Amino acid sequence: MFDNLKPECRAYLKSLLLEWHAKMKTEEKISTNTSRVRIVVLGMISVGKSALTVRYLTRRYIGEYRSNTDLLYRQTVTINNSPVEVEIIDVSGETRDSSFPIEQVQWADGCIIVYSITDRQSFQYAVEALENLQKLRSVASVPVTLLGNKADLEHLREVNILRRSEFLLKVSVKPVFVKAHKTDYDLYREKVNVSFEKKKKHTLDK
Ligand SMILES: Nc1nc2c(ncn2[C@@H]2O[C@H](COP(=O)(O)OP(=O)(O)OP(=O)(O)O)[C@@H](O)[C@H]2O)c(=O)[nH]1
Repeated sequence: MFDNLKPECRAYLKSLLLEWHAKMKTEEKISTNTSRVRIVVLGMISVGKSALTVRYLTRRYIGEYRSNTDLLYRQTVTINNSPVEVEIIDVSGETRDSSFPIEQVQWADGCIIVYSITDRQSFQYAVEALENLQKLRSVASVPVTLLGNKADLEHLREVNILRRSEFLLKVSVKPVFVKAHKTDYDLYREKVNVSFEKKKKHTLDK
């Protein structure tokens, strides 16, 4: 069809076609792979995983969420002016002896580990979760946040930040403190956004 064109015109049209093709491929990658982000929330029973997640998704605080099964939340949110489907799996913490949720961690683009500052065991659980995560995937490769929830209950504090575990220092993970029952969802949102950006960059780099 381009046979009658001069060679320089043909070359120009070809370069336009190649450019268009590359652009389409990039857009296809963005639409199929990067408009979704998956977050796994880990932590012992009753530390406030559901309260924080529901607070982030609905801006509301809902007190009772006892559940002994994993909960999957799916919602479209706006990140950098674009709609992004956020999937959050809130892994049932049950007891300290629960096995580590390998599948859920491998599925996720970001990980939020929650403990309660009023429960020493929950902190230990969180550190162990981080250690297990490190064995499975490097903490540097998956965005991880450690949230010390129930910071409003300072008078009941059992976890002393000054005695932070050696392991946390080694992997440079510092707990940040939140109060799910106040309006603390900024850190949660920040983590979801960072996980999305990292996933997007990783997909485009491939
Ligand atoms: N004071 C206070 N209570 C909180 C806070 N966050 C959660 N709670 C309470 O802690 C309890 C447990 O909260 P959930 O959100 O159900 O905890 P969870 O980790 O999802 O628990 P499971 O789903 O059973 O593993 C509830 O009674 C919440 O109201 C907080 O920041 N401050």
